[in-house]
Amino acid sequence: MATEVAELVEAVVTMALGTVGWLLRHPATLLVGVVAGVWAWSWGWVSLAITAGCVLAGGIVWRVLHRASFEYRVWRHIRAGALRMWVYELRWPRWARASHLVLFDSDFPDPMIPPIRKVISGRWWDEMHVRMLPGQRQRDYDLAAESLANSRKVERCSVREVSPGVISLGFLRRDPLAKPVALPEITDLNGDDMPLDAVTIGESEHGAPWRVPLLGSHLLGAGMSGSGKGSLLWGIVRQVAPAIQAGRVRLSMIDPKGGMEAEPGKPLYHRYARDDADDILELLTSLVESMTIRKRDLRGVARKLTPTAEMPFELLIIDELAAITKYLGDRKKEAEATRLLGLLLTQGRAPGFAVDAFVQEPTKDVVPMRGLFPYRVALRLDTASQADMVLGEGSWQAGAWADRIKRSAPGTAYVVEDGFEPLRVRAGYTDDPEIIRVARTYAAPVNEENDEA
Ligand SMILES: Nc1ncnc2c1ncn2[C@@H]1O[C@H](COP(=O)(O)OP(=O)(O)OP(=O)(O)O)[C@@H](O)[C@H]1O
Repeated sequence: MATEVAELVEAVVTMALGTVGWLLRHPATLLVGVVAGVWAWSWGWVSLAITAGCVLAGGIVWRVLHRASFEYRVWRHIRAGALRMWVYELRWPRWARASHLVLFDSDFPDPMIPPIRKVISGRWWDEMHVRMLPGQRQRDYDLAAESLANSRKVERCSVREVSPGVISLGFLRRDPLAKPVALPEITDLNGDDMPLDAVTIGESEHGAPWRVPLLGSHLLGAGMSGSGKGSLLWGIVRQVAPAIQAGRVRLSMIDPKGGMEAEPGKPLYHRYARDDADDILELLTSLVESMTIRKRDLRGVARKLTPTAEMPFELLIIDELAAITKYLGDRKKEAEATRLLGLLLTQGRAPGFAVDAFVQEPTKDVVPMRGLFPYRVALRLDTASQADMVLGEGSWQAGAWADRIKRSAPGTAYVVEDGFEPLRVRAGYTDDPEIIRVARTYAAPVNEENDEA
């Protein structure tokens, strides 16, 4: 009898402590409960029901009149609280166990589950912050990302260390990139004034603009046929078009597919080569010679170029890098083209020479100079290892699932920026009529040296 009473007391105390703990972890719920209780006690249940009804009606009117401010000020907090209570706290122990994030220690009777610190809910993503357990590393969570996404039944789970020992697990609830994204506006700044450090060519999976670096960088875009490399290429060209017209950017284009891709933009080019190996070599040689002269002119004057019409930013775009490094048809010419490209990549950034190149197959024999491109974009690829080849070792594991990009979502890609976790992005699509319009509107100043242009 005494044992039964003791067990009953223990169960009641455990439940009471559990309830108090839960209420302390949910201060907003506690506050609402206390206020409602005091209100009902002081003025009665009818008064409480009428007031609650008025608050609800006010909320509905607010949402109808100004959805964005209602979402920002009210709804996301309610959603975060509800998701925390009914989804994350209930299911996290099971997900953590299934993803091998639970620790078993013989000193403790229960397994240790990484505790939830907070839940934030945005328009597209939920973020759950958890404290890592002793001995855990971010890598453990990177490895678990795929299975956590499956457990939460979402397409993406991102992993980020937000402060020492605290991991943010991002779950993509709604995908802003599911439909083609709008083509960004061309800047209305004058071509003489527009910044050239970076250009916006699409959107990120967080609904923010996707900006790619330009001046002072080189870009490598890799993707299978039909993955949307053209939308990156034209997205960049279209955004710098006003500066091309002003002569502050000189665009050199190599389209080894015989002009299939690049021909409609011809009025924009200062130098242009199609599939002829000698033309390609001549273009690369001319660029390297200009770079040598530019370096001499800038020596002792400036360490970095500020582009002007007199000293423009030279942008070289190569539509298919493999055609130059591997399929030029002559070993000697391929070696020479690769050497010239290497010079531009290693020495071009400070004097204002950038190379933006696109390739279908990112293997080392096709792109021996992969590491010389500071900004790399992985569009739809064949295998997980190709995503690592483009973005760096471990990128696939960290969430750059380029081999899973759907065929039906061309222009979607992964990038790794400033050492952060991989970011999914999608470029806007520039169709042929828009390319022709841009080429007519922003034609480059006439280039007498170039008979092709
Ligand atoms: N960003 C985008 N948004 C929506 N649709 C796109 C986008 N990019 C490309 N597409 C569609 O996908 C098709 C193929 O794209 P694109 O020609 O750019 O691929 P690619 O990678 O350059 O292929 P290839 O290497 O064969 O030239 C386009 O004709 C267009 O219909």
